[in-house]
Amino acid sequence: MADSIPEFDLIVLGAGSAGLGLALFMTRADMRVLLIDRTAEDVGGDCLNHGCVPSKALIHASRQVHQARQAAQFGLEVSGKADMAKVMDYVASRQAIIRPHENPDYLRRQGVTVEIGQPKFVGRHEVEINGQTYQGRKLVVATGSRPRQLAVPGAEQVRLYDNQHVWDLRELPARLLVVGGGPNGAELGQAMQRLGSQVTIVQHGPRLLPHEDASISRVLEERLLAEGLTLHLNAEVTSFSSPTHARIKPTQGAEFGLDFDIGYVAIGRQVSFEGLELERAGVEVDDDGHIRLDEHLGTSNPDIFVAGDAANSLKFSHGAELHMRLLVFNFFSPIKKKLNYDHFSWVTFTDPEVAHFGLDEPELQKRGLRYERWETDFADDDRAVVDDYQYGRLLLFIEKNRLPIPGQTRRILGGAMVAPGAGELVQELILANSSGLGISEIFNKVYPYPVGARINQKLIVDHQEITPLMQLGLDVAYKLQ
Ligand SMILES: Cc1cc2nc3c(=O)[nH]c(=O)nc-3n(C[C@H](O)[C@H](O)[C@H](O)COP(=O)(O)OP(=O)(O)OC[C@H]3O[C@@H](n4cnc5c(N)ncnc54)[C@H](O)[C@@H]3O)c2cc1C
Ligand SMILES: NC(=O)c1ccc[n+]([C@@H]2O[C@H](COP(=O)([O-])OP(=O)(O)OC[C@H]3O[C@@H](n4cnc5c(N)ncnc54)[C@H](O)[C@@H]3O)[C@@H](O)[C@H]2O)c1
Repeated sequence: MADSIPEFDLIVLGAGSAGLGLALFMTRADMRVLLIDRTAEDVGGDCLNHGCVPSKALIHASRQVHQARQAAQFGLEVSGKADMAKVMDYVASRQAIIRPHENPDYLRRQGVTVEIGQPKFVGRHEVEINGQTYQGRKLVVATGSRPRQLAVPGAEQVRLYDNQHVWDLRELPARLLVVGGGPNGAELGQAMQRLGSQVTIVQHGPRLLPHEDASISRVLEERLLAEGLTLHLNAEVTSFSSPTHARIKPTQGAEFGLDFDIGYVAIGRQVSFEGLELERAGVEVDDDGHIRLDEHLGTSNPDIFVAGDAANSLKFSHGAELHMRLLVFNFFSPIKKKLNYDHFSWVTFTDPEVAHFGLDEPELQKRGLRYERWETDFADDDRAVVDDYQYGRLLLFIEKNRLPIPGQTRRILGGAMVAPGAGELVQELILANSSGLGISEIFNKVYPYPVGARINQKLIVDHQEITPLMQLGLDVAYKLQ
């Protein structure tokens, strides 16, 4: 019977950012690939259906509304609230543009075998779906993650949304309670405030975006407060006493009540491998339900790997891309690359955007690396002056060499920026960081005036020291001419 089982070079479970990329690349490399997802509508994963794409389209719509209001200072008055149904139609229309390249029919036309249903492992290389068993030489679990639920008393009576269903809203809530102040809560909270809701964010920790340096988060917090959001930091929702009333407990101080209309839960993600029967494939899971992984994204079964959110490390669409590239390299190379986030970057698409790249300060300290912390606000940056974002902030961690030898490279080990368009402005810093270029490459550039990226050079120029020895050399050289 065994020879009647269809055989594939690769079986991928989950057709999100990680699974799609892997399946398409491996098919182009002439491998036989089987890609599995639960429903046809799920293909594209969270990024297309419930995450990056709809959230960024919502942010775009809210920015238009916000900018229209900002024009009041030039005498152009606009009033009223946004039409939520039209906003969500716009969101859906953006997804519809991408979906033709992320659906089963398209993938089949590219040569990928696609099966829709609930898969389970039935052996070390075998997966069963819809009553049929398939065998894979290698298999990848790319089943993503799902939103963590807010488990507090009374939650069942509240209109609580998360990123799975918030895109179904057709009416703007007058008062929105956002629980969680990570990238998801901050992005959506600001967008809804700009559309006309009164938004309150309740965040566990002492600041928004806890993965950022405190100086960077503070700028964002100030901007959100200026736009009228209410922030309760170091606080948590302890219960709901009615469908529109939450009890909130600050770490210090007395519990208080908050009235709202709907809630948005953005308290992180959890992975789940329910129904996959990983044990039948010899894939070990730890006590927290996470697959035990080695540094190559390999599991306890040498032919089964994990990619994307399912790996339970940094959860980004381009994190899934990093995993996919690593796996593809290792599938074909006798020398195996290890997973490495040293040059990883991300952007939170609030306004101002928050960009983050390379090693942050806790990591530099943990590794005992020698570095200097260079930072500046944008008060004296001409582009920030004319475009009204002098509140921006840039932070760089610069390698500190042991001996001050003139001309030696000082690498940019990491950094962050908060400013409008920060995600684009830091791209040259990310290139320098990821390709080992030094600050002199930024220093030596001549930037068109007044591009926003000149701030990168300004921070470096501000730290250029002329030592007494260099001064002496300059004096001699000048007099010799
Ligand atoms: C609101 C929000 C905004 C975001 N914005 C950004 C952003 O701007 N930039 C960014 O880089 N990242 C962003 N992310 C993160 C990004 O969406 C995820 O990191 C990315 O989608 C992970 O890709 P993945 O392939 O691992 O998982 P997913 O995209 O979730 O795909 C997993 C797939 O597996 C399928 N699946 C699950 N279980 C099974 C099963 N048992 N059998 C078969 N198939 C299964 C699912 O149906 C799904 O299609 C955002 C996330 C959220 C929540
Ligand atoms: N622009 C982007 O790239 C982008 C945007 C949105 C989401 N994402 C990704 O999606 C994933 C989910 O985002 P997220 O913001 O939900 O997750 P997160 O884990 O990054 O942040 C969740 C936040 O909620 C807080 N929190 C947890 N429990 C809480 C509680 N009970 N009450 C109040 N606060 C609580 C945490 O302190 C944390 O700051 C993340 O991995 C993120 O990287 C990325």
